Amino acid sequence: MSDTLFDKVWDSHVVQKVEDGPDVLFIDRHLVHEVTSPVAFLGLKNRNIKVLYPERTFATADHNTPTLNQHLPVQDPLSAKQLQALEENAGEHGIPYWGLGHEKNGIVHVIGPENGITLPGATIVCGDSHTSTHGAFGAIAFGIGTSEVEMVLASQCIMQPKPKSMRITINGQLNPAVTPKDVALYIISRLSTSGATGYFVEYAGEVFRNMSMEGRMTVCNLSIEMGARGGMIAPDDKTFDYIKGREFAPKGEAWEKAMKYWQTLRTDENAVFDKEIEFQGADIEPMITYGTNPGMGVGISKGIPAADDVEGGVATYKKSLAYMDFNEGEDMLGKKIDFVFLGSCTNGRIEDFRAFASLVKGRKKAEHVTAWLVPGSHKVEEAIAKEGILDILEEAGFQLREPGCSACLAMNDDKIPAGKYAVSTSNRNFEGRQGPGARTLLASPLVAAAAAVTGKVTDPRELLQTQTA
Ligand SMILES: CC(C)[C@H](C(=O)O)[C@@H](O)C(=O)O
Ligand code: SF4
Repeated sequence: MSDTLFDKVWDSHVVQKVEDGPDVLFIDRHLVHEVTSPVAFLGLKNRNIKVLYPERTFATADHNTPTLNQHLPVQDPLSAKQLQALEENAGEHGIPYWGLGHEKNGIVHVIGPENGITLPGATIVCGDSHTSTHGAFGAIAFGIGTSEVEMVLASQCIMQPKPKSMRITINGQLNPAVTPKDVALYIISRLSTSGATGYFVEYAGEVFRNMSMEGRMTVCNLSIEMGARGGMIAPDDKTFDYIKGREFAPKGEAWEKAMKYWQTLRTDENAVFDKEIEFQGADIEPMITYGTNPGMGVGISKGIPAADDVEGGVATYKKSLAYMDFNEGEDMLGKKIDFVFLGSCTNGRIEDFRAFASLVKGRKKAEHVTAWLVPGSHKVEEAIAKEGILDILEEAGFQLREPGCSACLAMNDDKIPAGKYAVSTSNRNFEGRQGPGARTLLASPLVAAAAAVTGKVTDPRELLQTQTA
């Protein structure tokens, strides 16, 4: 019998099958943050239940933490309360807690892989939609709601109907200025934000095989933005090299045993998917969004499509452009921007900072641009300094902030002012996402860097061609 990678991992975690109902799945790893956990812990308290496997549970503070002066008490009373609740709950149940200032602190989807918590063939959940990120390692990882967080804390299991399967294959070569973010934004622009609803996606083909682990995380992270339950990529030597030696990864004999299993984690040749989609790597340009959902993206050299040329309602489309103060048919290139945000669980890893630095090196930040560069974790922050990237950034007039979700959802003070335009490496451009009235243009770290030094939407291919040595 031929199985998909997804089938193999899913089937090996089914504890019980409910006839015509959801499967009961065992969960290997549960990640917890301050926003979606307080009510779940309260539920346990009310029922006098302890966390079943605290050693499979990891807690971090990220969503509403400040990105300046983290050594000082958090000013916002609601944020301070949520952070305190998480610390107390973790303490009471014996869960590792990586709060503000802790060396392992960072965005939940950045610290999982970084510390060897995210492993191939594992089931991973978190009360957070971008849990799909961890699928980059060949794990089944998906976001859950707060009542499910409570269920997993109490039982280490979850009830889930098995999703349908989709494979997205991209072969060929990418232009050097086309990054994993562009690949993901391209797929979403082609499939729409609901194109993968009800499916779990496997990404296959040369383009993903050639991607670094960081790049694969970016792609899997964005799976959720086309409606998918999650996305995954078969583990290979790159995956194993990335994991080896990390703190929570298996060691010695356990490593050898795990490797034997992990090497079986790939889709069998004759396995059948419910849906197959194919694109060509050479067709993908650096991307940018012009509207208020991540599917409203175009190749950066293209204009804003006419309402009649897009699927979906004309009225919603026009409303979206009105929010952005853009018009049908306008070029994206040359549009003036005010803010740049480099960070988030989509593009807040070391490779993203390397890419940004490679373009701003020897150039200067445009004077009217405010740039918030926010590492995804303390480990990323450390690597930025150690690799000399910090010097490049500072030389070009940028300042580095402290880790957290920051302007990705603006739950802290990092809010883009109303009416301003931000080129952002995050994952959502919804109305008000980065602050009330803020206008978001989603893009890659290279496009963000090009905008940061020119002050307008600029094709990074142009600047890379004229790069000073
Ligand atoms: C706060 C949390 C529930 C939310 C999510 O689930 O995605 C957040 O991380 C986001 O990106 O919007
Ligand atoms: S960085 Fe953004 S998308 Fe990721 S978990 Fe935080 S708020 Fe959600």
